[in-house]
Parts: sequence; C-alpha cells; structure tokens
Amino acid sequence: MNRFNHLDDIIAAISTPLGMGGIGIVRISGRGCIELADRLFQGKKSLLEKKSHTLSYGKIISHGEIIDEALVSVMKAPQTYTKEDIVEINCHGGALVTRRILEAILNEGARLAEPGEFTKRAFLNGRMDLTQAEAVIDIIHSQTDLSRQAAVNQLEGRLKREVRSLRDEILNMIAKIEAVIDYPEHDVEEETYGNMEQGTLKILEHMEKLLENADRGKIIRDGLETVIVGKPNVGKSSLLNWLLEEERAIVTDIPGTTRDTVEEYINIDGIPMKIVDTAGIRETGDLVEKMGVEKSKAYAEKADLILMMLDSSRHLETEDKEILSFIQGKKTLVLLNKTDLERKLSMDELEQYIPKEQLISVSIKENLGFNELIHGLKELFFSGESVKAEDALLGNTRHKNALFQGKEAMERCLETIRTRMPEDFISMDLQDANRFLGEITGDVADEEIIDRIFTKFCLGK
Ligand SMILES: Nc1nc2c(c(=O)[nH]1)N(C=O)[C@@H](CNc1ccc(C(=O)N[C@@H](CCC(=O)O)C(=O)O)cc1)CN2
Ligand SMILES: Nc1nc2c(ncn2[C@@H]2O[C@H](COP(=O)(O)OP(=O)(O)OP(=O)(O)O)[C@@H](O)[C@H]2O)c(=O)[nH]1
Ligand SMILES: [Mg+2]
Repeated sequence: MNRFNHLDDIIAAISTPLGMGGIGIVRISGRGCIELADRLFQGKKSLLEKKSHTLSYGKIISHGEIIDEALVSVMKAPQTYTKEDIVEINCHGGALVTRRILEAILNEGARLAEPGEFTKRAFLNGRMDLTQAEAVIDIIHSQTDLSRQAAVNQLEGRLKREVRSLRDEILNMIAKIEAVIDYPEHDVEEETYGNMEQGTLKILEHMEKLLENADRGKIIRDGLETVIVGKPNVGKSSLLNWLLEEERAIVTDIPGTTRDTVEEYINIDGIPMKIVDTAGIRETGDLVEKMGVEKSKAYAEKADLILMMLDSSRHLETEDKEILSFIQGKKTLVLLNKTDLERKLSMDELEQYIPKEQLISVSIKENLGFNELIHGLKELFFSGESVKAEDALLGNTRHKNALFQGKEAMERCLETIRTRMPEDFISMDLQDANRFLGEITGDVADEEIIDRIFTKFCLGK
C-alpha cells in the first residue's frame, strides 16, 4: 500500500464558504468520481459522455428526490488540479442545499476530504512541489497585493526552480566526486580538491544571496509587525489613526486613554504592516492600566519594528528614558510629535539614546512628516529601495530554515575539502546539503512535515 494511504479513495468536500454566496461548489476527486456523480445526475446527456473541462446543466437527484438544479463540470485525469478525475457540482449557494448534495455524494461511497487534501493530492501526484502547494495557502491568506504577488510567483514555480538549480549543482558535484572515488586511478587529487572547493564556494554564494533576502521576504509575506510605544498622551493613538486615515482609536487629551492594545492591518506604500497601538507606558497604581502597560511591553519584545513616540513640546522625562533603554537593540524609529508646538525637547540629550538617522519630526495635528516616516521605514528595512514581490522568494520560515541548514552542510563541505579529508566525506556533506534542499520542495518528503502543512488549509481546497 502507498505510505500516503487513501490515495485511491474518492474524496469530496464543499469548496465554497457555507451559505455565504449565490453559488455553492461541491468538489469530488478520485478515480470513479465521474461515475459516482453520474448516479446522482440527470441531464440531457450522461456525464460519462462529456468531454473533459465541460459544463453540463441538470438536476441532482437522490432517493428519487430533486435536491437542486446544478451546473456540473467534469474534468478528466490526468489534466486536472489533482491529476485525478474531478467533478464539481455548482449548486445554489445555501448551506442546507450544499450540505445535502455533499451527503448524497458521501452516500454513494465518497469520503469527506481532509483540509487541503485536494492540493495534497496535487502534490503527491506530482502536479506541484511543496513550495507551490504552500503558495496556494498563501494566496488564500494574502492581505496585500504585494504578498499575493509573491505567492503567485511561488505558485508559478520561481522558488522551486531556484532550489532545483541549487540541487542540480550539488548533484553534479556528487556525481564527479563519486566517479573519482570509484576510479581512483584517474584521480589527480589536487585538481579534484580544487574543483570541489570552487564548486562549493559558488553554491555557498548562491545560498547566501537567497538568504539575504529572507527578512524582506518575511515582511512582504507576513507584514511588518509594528508596535507604537511611548508614555501617555504623546499621540500614539493619533498616529494609528493618521496611518489608517480613519478615527480608529480613541484620542483625548487625558493621559491613559488607551488601556488595551488596538491592532490593525495596513498597507503603507506597498509595505504591509500590522500596527499595534498600545497603552502609554508609565508607573501606575491602576490595575487595568497596569495590565495594559505590561501588554505594551510584551508586544514591543516581539515586534519587527518599534515606533517610539515622544512629545517634542516637553522635556525628556524619566518615563521616556526608561522606554528608550527598554527598546535598545530593536529596530526603532523615534517620532518627535507635536512639532507645531514650541520645542522643549533637547536633541543633544536625545541623541545620547538614539542615532540621529532614526529620529523623525512629525506633527500629526498639522499633517507634517508623513513622507519622512515612510522614507525612514524603507531605509530601515529595504535599504531605501522600493519593495518588490520578486524580493519575497524566501518569505516562509520553513524554507529559510531548511536553506540555512543546507548552507551549514556546504560550509562543513568546504571545511572537509580545505582540511583534505577523504573524498568520501565530501560526498557525504554534499548529500546532506542536497537532502535539506529537498525538504523545501518536498522531494525529500517527511510525512509529518507534509501533514502539518496541509492541515493549515481550509476544507475543500
Ligand atoms: N471551480 C474551480 N475554480 C478554481 C479552482 C478549482 O479547482 N475549481 N482552482 C483550484 O485551486 C483554482 C484554479 N486552479 C486550477 C489549476 C489547474 C486546473 C486544471 O484543470 N489544470 C489542468 C489543465 C488545464 C488546461 O490547461 O486546460 C492541468 O494542469 O493539467 C484547474 C484549476 C482557482 N479556481
Ligand atoms: N498639538 C498637537 N497635539 C497633538 C498632536 N498629536 C496628537 N495631539 C493631541 O495629543 C493628545 C493625546 O493624543 P493621543 O493620540 O490620545 O495620545 P496617546 O499617546 O494615544 O495617549 P494614551 O492613550 O493616553 O497613552 C490629544 O489631545 C491629541 O489631539 C500634534 O501633532 N500636535
Ligand atoms: Mg492612546
């Protein structure tokens, strides 16, 4: 039996949100599913007579009762999404109707598909590699055009090709070193070690270039986790509203207005951001406020970016200094707000805590400094370059980690070569690297990893 068992079953699921639209789609995949659907179908022609990728009008009938009228598509293996026969029943969109049709299909012998099982079959049947299957989830979950474009590029196979070309280079090296091991009489040792070193360095360079972009890729894929911090009343909630261009958070001149965190997703000039407005950080006896302050600190700990706010119309106070030292070592922009008022804040004092390049003057009230803020952001994360989906080749942490392990194996290989260890050891290091890269595309398939990936899918996908 196939170790990914059940690949022979007919699977079925509702692929549209339940009862939330005009049409509902029930999808069936597996050998025999056209015959199965035909037993429920009554139209001008039997589904068995239909050409692949055609649509038929008819009625869905179970136990002599019409459940609904429908349009049914028939797609024949192997040129389908799963590479298996597929039938899709397009019925009316109500939750009950779609469920009744699914039940009728299950009664005819199909089994309910697991989340992501259609796409899992597409992977297991070789229509796509693991990075492409993961791209399908990313497309569904994408919140910005940039992350959607990155996911579409991945579905088109950009990452797959990149990893394949790395593996090809490694496999070529393995073939060469194995030939030398098998026919030592032809071996010119210095030349072999020299060639191996060159090859290894070239692959390492390629890997490093890919890894360099991983941080950008993650930001494009998942968004930049940003937290606004500062003492009470400096204008943090005003900043959130400013960025969102709507009155999302409550703003008053009473310090301690925001008590719990407020989270929003926005797209600033192409950069996807998750922005969290927090309670002003200060010593307080108020229990609720205290909890808010703790939460602010916890968010700041795990953020990609901290937007720290200061009130430029006031002197630097102990609370500000505490926050400034608390965020040391994090990627930070410090916003000097309320520049429309008379300046009291001493820049000399401030620059003891934070480099000048990271200071940005704004007045939310007067709508000043927005472009400078965007510019500062881009400098910090994209070295000032514009943000492109093509940079997001490696946004997924699973891919990054596997590539990193591959790189470590290649570094061991370099060491092996340079210390003139036996040629067998070179081959072993190369095989290690090849295996890690194979995990990215799923060519080296660990069932547990694969299951974990597909259970993140929605039903019917
Ligand atoms: N109704 C419906 N809409 C859908 C999907 C689906 O499965 N059903 N998709 C599912 O996610 C996406 C489209 N993806 C698809 C990918 C490949 C094939 C397919 O049949 N491919 C064949 C040949 C296609 C041709 O060139 O004629 C193949 O690759 O061999 C279909 C849909 C989005 N919309
Ligand atoms: N003059 C001036 N006032 C501002 C500016 N930005 C915000 N304010 C005012 O500052 C006060 C506090 O603003 P909030 O946005 O509520 O401040 P906060 O940091 O969220 O305060 P807490 O939630 O209490 O921590 C409000 O009265 C705002 O209208 C500015 O650029 N200039
Ligand atoms: Mg606030």
